[in-house]
Amino acid sequence: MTHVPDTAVATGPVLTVDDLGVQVGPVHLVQGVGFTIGSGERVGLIGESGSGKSLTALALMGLLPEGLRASGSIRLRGVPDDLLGTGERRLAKVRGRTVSMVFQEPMTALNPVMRVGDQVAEVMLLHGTRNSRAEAAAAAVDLLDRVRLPDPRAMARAFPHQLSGGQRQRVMLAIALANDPALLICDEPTTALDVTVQAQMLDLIGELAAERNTALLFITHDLAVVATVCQRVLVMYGGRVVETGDVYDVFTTPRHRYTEGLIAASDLSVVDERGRLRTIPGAVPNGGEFPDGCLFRTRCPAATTRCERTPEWSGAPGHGFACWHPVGEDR
Ligand SMILES: Nc1ncnc2c1ncn2[C@@H]1O[C@H](COP(=O)(O)OP(=O)(O)OP(=O)(O)O)[C@@H](O)[C@H]1O
Repeated sequence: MTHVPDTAVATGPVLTVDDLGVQVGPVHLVQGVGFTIGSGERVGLIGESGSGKSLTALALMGLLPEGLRASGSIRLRGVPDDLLGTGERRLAKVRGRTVSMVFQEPMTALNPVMRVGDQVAEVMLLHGTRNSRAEAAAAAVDLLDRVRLPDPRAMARAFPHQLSGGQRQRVMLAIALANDPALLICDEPTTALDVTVQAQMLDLIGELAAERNTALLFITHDLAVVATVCQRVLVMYGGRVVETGDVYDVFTTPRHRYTEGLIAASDLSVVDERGRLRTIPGAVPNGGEFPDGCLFRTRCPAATTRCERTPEWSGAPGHGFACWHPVGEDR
């Protein structure tokens, strides 16, 4: 299986990813990933740590670390060339304009010695969406207001270290939305924040995306976040998409044994006989140390010898999975 079929979206996809792979030397860290995101659609990408979520996002942004190589195809609506194979100069024109990203730790992405307002204004000037410095500065204050920062004029003059973690993350969101991108990628944008700030930030992302019809790819290992923000979900394990579908369908009737395990592990009401939270047995292997066939088989309660072969993609067009012994089917 190299391509994951997906639901076509009437307006035509904003993002079309086909057979995406990421390799370090001979080791496949991401493999055969394919999906589309429609205009204004909000898609969650979930999986345990090490399942390949961040590498997928970085490949989409053309920001893979040195030594890692991407293959396959990544197409954005309105961009004539495949992003894979596009040179850095042209990619820089797409990044921050058609697609932008909010990372987990804003302090590393913000310039510590530049005023916040100037950083927001700069991305607009860089991409020519505002004509003058004065226009960009006014638009920056406006954006800081839209991400609900208090006293946006004063905020614009502040340096990042003068802001709280939650405020810095709002600034990152303002920068990401400055040029009204068609697609916003969020990689664990609220993980470092405390719970109440986290909830406000999620509401804000959802609201602003809906207001501007911005498509969202939302990466998290928190299933509750996906249920709040997203309409559709992709489940990754071992660098592959193992299940995809409507959030409600996947969370209420998961078919892949891995998804079933993730859901059980995230349900705080489920404890085992010793009163411990249930977790998926075993740990995610390191890249290159997965078994042949179904990558999950060494941790799967339903595995048989059949699982030594790579599972074919099956299910309905809107809800697909790659499992030989799906939940609800007798072995
Ligand atoms: N620069 C790199 N060189 C080699 N291996 C890497 C590199 N970056 C990531 N990996 C490996 O690739 C796999 C996928 O990593 P990735 O960061 O995409 O996972 P993730 O699902 O985003 O996890 P997390 O939730 O912890 O961010 C892991 O096995 C990781 O160790």
